[in-house]
Amino acid sequence: MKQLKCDLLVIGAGSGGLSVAAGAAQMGADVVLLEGHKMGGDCLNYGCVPSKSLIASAKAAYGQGHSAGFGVANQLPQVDYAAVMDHVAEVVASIAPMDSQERFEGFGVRVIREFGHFISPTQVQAGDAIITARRVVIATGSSPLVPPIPGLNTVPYVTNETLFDLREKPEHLLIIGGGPVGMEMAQAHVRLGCKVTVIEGQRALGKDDPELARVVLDSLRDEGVDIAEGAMVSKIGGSAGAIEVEVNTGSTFRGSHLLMAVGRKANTNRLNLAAAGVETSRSGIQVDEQLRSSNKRIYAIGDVAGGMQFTHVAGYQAGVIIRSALFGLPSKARTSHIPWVTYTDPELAQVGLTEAQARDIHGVTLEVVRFDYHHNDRALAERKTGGFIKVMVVKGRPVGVSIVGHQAGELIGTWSLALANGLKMGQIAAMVSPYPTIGEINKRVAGAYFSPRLFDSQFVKRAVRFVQRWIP
Ligand SMILES: Cc1cc2nc3c(=O)[nH]c(=O)nc-3n(C[C@H](O)[C@H](O)[C@H](O)COP(=O)(O)OP(=O)(O)OC[C@H]3O[C@@H](n4cnc5c(N)ncnc54)[C@H](O)[C@@H]3O)c2cc1C
Ligand SMILES: NC(=O)c1ccc[n+]([C@@H]2O[C@H](COP(=O)([O-])OP(=O)(O)OC[C@H]3O[C@@H](n4cnc5c(N)ncnc54)[C@H](O)[C@@H]3O)[C@@H](O)[C@H]2O)c1
Repeated sequence: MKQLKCDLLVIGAGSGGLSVAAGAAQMGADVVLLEGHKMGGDCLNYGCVPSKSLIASAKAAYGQGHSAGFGVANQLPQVDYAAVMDHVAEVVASIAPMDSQERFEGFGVRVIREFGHFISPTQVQAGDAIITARRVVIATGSSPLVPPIPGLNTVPYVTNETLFDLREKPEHLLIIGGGPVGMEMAQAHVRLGCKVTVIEGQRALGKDDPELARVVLDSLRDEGVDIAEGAMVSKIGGSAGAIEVEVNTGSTFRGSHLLMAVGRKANTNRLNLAAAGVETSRSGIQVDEQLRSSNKRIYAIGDVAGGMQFTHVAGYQAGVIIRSALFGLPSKARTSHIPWVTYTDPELAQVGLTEAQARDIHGVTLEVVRFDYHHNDRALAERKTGGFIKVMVVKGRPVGVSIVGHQAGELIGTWSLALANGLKMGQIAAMVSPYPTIGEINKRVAGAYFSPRLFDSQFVKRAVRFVQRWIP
């Protein structure tokens, strides 16, 4: 056995692990990084990158079929599904060098391509190496949850790990789960010419404000996605190409292919966490506000820590623990300014509290201001007028923002900045947005907060009349 010593051992080379390893090594720490499978983890290989690339193909196809409103005749898109998947693979390959072993070795990181497991509270074995580290970061991510639904093991199905390997277009894709994976892939596939049925046990896009989720669901239904809500799957049967999904309401859905998108399970099984005294809960490794596990020398970040499961969260958490693990400074992870976006068309974006959460916490002190896309000139020019922004304001400061509409994901960044820094609505209103941009929506909603205060105020009117009498 090889014995290695280091300052920081990072387990998992996905969004979280790579960010920690790159930052720590470039700041002078001696870092070992373990990866048992593909460098780049889920986001690059099976998640964000392939899904957004597929969505881009679907958008191109949809554009061809919906250009008449712009004076350009509609065309029936000729979709070559295998070529679409080639595009997806090309995009993944073009980003892969950023996450490669060579690049990280260039930063001075020792990369070991093995799965690691704890053999003591400070030691991890990976292949023929035993690594003793001052601090360990577990960033092993999550895997698709495949629940033990009766009959599921008798039919072929795909998850996010195998969907992008398909070469033949599914004739009728059944998707179990109406979360972000299910809804993004449903719209992409209906636009690529598949028949799509989403089977959701509760409410589709259930983690988002229902008023905004409804706009997305209506849009998907208009495009032809069949969405069954309150339909918990109880049994699966049939055979390859003719799959049958039974739900608790008694209905049966039939399709040619099946995508399981019912959530994630934390990757803890290979780690032998008991040897390190690291405790877990149902959602993953238990961590405190500083992202330390029950063994204070071991941190957990990203999906394996069971909180918000997004690439930018893993990256943000990496920054939090670098401060604490490298400099010994206290550093807490916050969630109030973390945005998330579902990349359907229209997009759905949220940061901070939803209206219902804000009402629960702030009661009558809450003010909700709104602005509709159809008042935005650029949205009119682009024929993207569906959607709105809602800002939850308490004592002049935003505490949450929900946006549904064109480029909602681009708009939400401003509000993450506002929440991260405790900005006031006046500071958003002071921004000058170039005309005509979708981004003006952010300024206009801040304006909507102040207009009644300015235009409906008898005090302001009296003040103006008084001043006008006296100025030359
Ligand atoms: C279809 C889909 C689409 C998504 N789209 C988005 C999106 O648009 N935006 C967004 O922000 N998020 C998105 N996500 C979520 C995002 O992919 C994850 O939140 C992110 O990848 C988590 O990063 P991570 O570092 O925690 O884990 P991962 O990126 O999964 O990396 C973990 C790595 O650890 C390795 N590993 C596991 N166990 C061990 C071990 N014992 N030893 C060594 N290595 C190990 C794994 O092989 C893996 O490479 C999407 C997810 C899915 C499934
Ligand atoms: N745009 C993005 O940032 C993005 C995109 C995709 C995924 N993700 C991340 O990946 C995570 C996982 O996404 P997901 O969509 O797989 O999970 P999810 O937990 O968000 O949604 C799964 C859905 O499946 C339903 N479900 C569970 N069991 C069922 C059953 N037996 N029958 C019918 N429905 C059932 C649940 O009610 C839930 O609505 C997300 O929470 C998110 O963090 C992010």
